[in-house]
Amino acid sequence: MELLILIVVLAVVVVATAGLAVGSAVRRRPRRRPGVTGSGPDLLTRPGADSADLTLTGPDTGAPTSATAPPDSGPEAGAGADADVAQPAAAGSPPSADLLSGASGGGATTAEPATPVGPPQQRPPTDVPEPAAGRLVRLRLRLSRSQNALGRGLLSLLSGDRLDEETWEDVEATLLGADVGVAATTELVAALRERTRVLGAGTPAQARQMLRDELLAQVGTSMDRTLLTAVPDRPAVVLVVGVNGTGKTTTCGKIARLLVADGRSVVLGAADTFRAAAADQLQTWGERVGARTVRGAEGGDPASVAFDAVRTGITSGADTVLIDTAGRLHTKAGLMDELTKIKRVVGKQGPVDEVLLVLDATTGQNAVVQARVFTEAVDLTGVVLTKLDGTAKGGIVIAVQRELGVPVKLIGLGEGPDDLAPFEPEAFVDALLGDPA
Ligand SMILES: Nc1nc2c(ncn2[C@@H]2O[C@H](COP(=O)(O)OP(=O)(O)OP(=O)(O)O)[C@@H](O)[C@H]2O)c(=O)[nH]1
Repeated sequence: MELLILIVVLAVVVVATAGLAVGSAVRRRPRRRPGVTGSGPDLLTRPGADSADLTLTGPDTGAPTSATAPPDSGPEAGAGADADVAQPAAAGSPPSADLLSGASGGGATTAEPATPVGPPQQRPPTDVPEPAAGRLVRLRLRLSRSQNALGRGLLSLLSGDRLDEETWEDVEATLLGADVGVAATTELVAALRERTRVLGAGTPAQARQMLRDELLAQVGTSMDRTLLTAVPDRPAVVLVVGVNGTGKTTTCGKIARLLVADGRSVVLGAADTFRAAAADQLQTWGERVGARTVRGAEGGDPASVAFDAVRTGITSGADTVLIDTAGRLHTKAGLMDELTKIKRVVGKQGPVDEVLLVLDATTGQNAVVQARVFTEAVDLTGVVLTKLDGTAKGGIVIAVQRELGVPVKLIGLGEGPDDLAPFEPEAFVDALLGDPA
């Protein structure tokens, strides 16, 4: 019995000793966090680690916030049936500057986003437009660089010793070559001949002044070139038309950018349902500047999208609705019918305040032909002449205005987002003439 008790005591002692040894071995082993291998510094939590910045601004981190508008029934042809409203990821209201009216004052100030959507870390960056003053100086310089060959050519002819028939023919050819058009060229040459009949062109400074006066008379200083983008109690509606590739979508984006920069809220209507890429392009502009985009299915009814864009503008209390239209259809008649219908359907909710025809200045007299066709379909209120940076033939401004009887309101001077300027007759003519010698 005593022997049995001794064996039990010994067994207990052996088991207890073994347990202590195992416990101390376990405590000495380093603890490993699940999923973490190695023992370097923790990059996810290190203060100032790059990963935090990437979360805020990286292109892949913020899911685009888009909402589908509730289906509705429009006035005709299923209007409003299938348009989507893509919310801007962030509506920035950066600088306040009267860019569209051509005022050259104002500077950029960065302000809080007007309608932030989603938590801050999901917000992609909203562009801040270039301040008005610097922008206009830069654009006037660009205009001058592309255009002053015309003025220099004319000045060298008029400043010559003799103003004979050959010189006048050269003046005429120079004006025609700059796309001024036959009627305006005839008038200009007649006016210049009359002024130089007795005394000649005078000094180079006098010749320059004479040419400036006559060109300015042709360009016109009395037309109202303001863009109607704000009206009381409802959004102003701007319809943008023109053939494909002239720069309609880009112009819509540039205008939206200027308006948002001026603190206004903008809705974009992607009524170019002919090409899905056109709607994508417009939506990208919208997201960049902080404007909603209303779009429909590819091949859907453009009038329906335009109708929904205006309604979205009304219900959201927007200041301006900009509607981009298709420039290419199977037939010219089809395109014109479509524009007429868009205008009619949109008109059921209120007037269309601006119908802007976008013309590509590099197409020369072709732009005049296009202008003629579009005036037959819709009453135009203004022209946007794009790509003036790409041609020395600025005389097209004069030809187009004569043809349409509506003013050039804006000019495009590049593909950049800030390359849109108000059309200023004096600055334009000065650009044609270049700096005084
Ligand atoms: N150099 C220059 N390029 C411009 C200007 N405006 C637009 N563009 C370019 O012209 C091309 C066509 O512009 P879009 O805005 O797509 O033309 P669109 O009229 O909407 O064309 P569709 O959608 O096919 O009807 C693009 O590459 C623009 O960047 C401008 O003022 N100067």
